[in-house]
Amino acid sequence: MNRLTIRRPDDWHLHLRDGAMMEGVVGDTARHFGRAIIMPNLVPPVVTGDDAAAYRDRILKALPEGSAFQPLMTLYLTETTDPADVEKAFKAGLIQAVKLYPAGATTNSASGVRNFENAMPVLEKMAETGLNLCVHGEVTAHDVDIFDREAVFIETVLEPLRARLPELKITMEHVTTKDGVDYIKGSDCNIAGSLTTHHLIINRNDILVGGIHPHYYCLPVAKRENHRQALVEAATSGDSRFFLGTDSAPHVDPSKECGCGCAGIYTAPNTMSCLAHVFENAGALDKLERFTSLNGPAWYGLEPNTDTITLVKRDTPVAYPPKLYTGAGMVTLFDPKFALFWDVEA
Ligand SMILES: NC(=O)N[C@@H](CC(=O)O)C(=O)O
Ligand SMILES: [Zn+2]
Ligand SMILES: [Zn+2]
Repeated sequence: MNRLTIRRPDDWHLHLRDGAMMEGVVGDTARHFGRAIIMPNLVPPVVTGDDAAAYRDRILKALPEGSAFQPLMTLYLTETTDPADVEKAFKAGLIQAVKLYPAGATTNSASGVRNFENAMPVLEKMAETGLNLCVHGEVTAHDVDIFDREAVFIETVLEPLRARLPELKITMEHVTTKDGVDYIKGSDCNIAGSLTTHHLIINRNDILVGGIHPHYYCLPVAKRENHRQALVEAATSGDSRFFLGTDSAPHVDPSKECGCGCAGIYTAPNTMSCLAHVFENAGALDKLERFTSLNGPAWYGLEPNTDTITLVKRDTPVAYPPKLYTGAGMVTLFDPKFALFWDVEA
């Protein structure tokens, strides 16, 4: 097969940042994707309904002329978030989810939750109203190894929370482990998982072998190869509980290539090319549309996009510029380390 037309995809986990960076990157997502769940981890974070409305307006203003791209907004959960404000924003159709960052777990998560008891009133309100909780699922305790933090989160935070609030709908974002995949598969309702493009392609060797490779560093950190294989199996299985959330997370090169490099990988421009390659290799091109365009909207209670995109397999590799020049600085594009022949037809 060398041509594939699918419903226009959506991205269920995206970092657009703000200001000059946002203006530089938003077009890369809007080119291929109909909608995206926009992460609220700005500095300062998007905490209130008013913050989300203002941020959404800035994104819409930065879109290329004629773009129909829709940003789906989220609120950053803090220990002082007001349940009434969250409910109001949800009922007004302004937000699609609330995002839980354990404090200190990842980029710009300092305002996140330390004591879950303090977040319970908001979580109870969300369970009652059917508003989705998106989670960065890693514990932060110093004595828990970074490669175990997702599995320990499932056991010590996620499972107790779900036992306490079974009605709460939870998206486990950027699942990186077989433990995460198995946990979702073994649950009968109210939990789904998003998978990133890069975690379907890299394992921890890509970060650490032959020198330290900061452009493959993200959180949750890529794990062993058997975990990557479990993620590919989940993505290509057609199971409706798994869908694309690229976690495309641009940082300027000086923030990545330094003594304490930021976590985050920029994948927006070549995600669809990478995914077509991964799905073709798995003999599952026929499942790509479910993963990128159908499972996500079904989980979030939305209709799939009505228009389509066409992927074409070229005879020669598609050349993506290795770096994007934004007003904020240079951003390095994810390099899958294999040639990409699949292209999105303009
Ligand atoms: N994924 C990352 O490594 N980084 C994200 C934050 C996040 O999604 O955890 C970022 O904002 O840069
Ligand atoms: Zn995260
Ligand atoms: Zn993210």
